[in-house]
Amino acid sequence: MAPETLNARQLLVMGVSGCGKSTLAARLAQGLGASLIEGDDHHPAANVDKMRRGIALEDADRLPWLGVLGALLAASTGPAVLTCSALKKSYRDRLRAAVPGLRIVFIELDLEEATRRLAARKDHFFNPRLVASQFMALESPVGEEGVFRVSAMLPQPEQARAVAHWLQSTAPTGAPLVFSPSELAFP
Ligand SMILES: Nc1ncnc2c1ncn2[C@@H]1O[C@H](COP(=O)(O)OP(=O)(O)OP(=O)(O)O)[C@@H](O)[C@H]1O
Ligand SMILES: O=C(O)[C@H](O)[C@@H](O)[C@H](O)[C@H](O)CO
Repeated sequence: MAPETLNARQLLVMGVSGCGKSTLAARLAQGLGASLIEGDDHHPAANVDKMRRGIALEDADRLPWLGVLGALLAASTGPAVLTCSALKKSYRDRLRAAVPGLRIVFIELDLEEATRRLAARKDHFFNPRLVASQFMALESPVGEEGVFRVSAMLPQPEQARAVAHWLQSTAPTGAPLVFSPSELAFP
């Protein structure tokens, strides 16, 4: 996709549970002067309850949630960063339908490190028993248009700088740059 057709205002940060979506998205939102939409905050209570009990979500659980997230992102008046697992291509396509040309940052993590991180995380509804199901559901977005992959193993400031560089280097020409990342904003 040519930079011109990429969305300059909204950004999705995706990946399996524990990859670091919330951490990186918060930093990006701060550095970009964007609002943060935390996907987990919009799961219906029934989804949270399932995940707490160690029952993996299915398409029927996720589709209404994706609808809400797409609508929120599309309605954002200024720049916005959304966190959402967006594990399958059909889920991402739903978000793209709401926000054409959506830019996507994919944080790539392997099962071993995900298992370690989730076991270490104590105050979260996501049941660590579900970690393998996340990888079973995951369809890598690498190769899809508007996608930037970043390793989950990079220190978080380096991740943010890499994303900022990607945003800058693919900024639409001639269009007002709503995301105006600068190295200074990502110390
Ligand atoms: N770049 C990083 N390097 C090492 N650890 C990290 C990094 N980013 C996040 N973490 C740690 O990994 C754990 C998961 O991070 P975080 O909650 O941001 O992931 P998440 O993808 O938002 O997870 P979930 O979707 O389950 O809420 C946290 O303990 C966090 O401190
Ligand atoms: O699609 C899913 O299975 C869910 O969105 C999960 O990924 C969790 O909500 C999230 O990661 C919180 O731990």
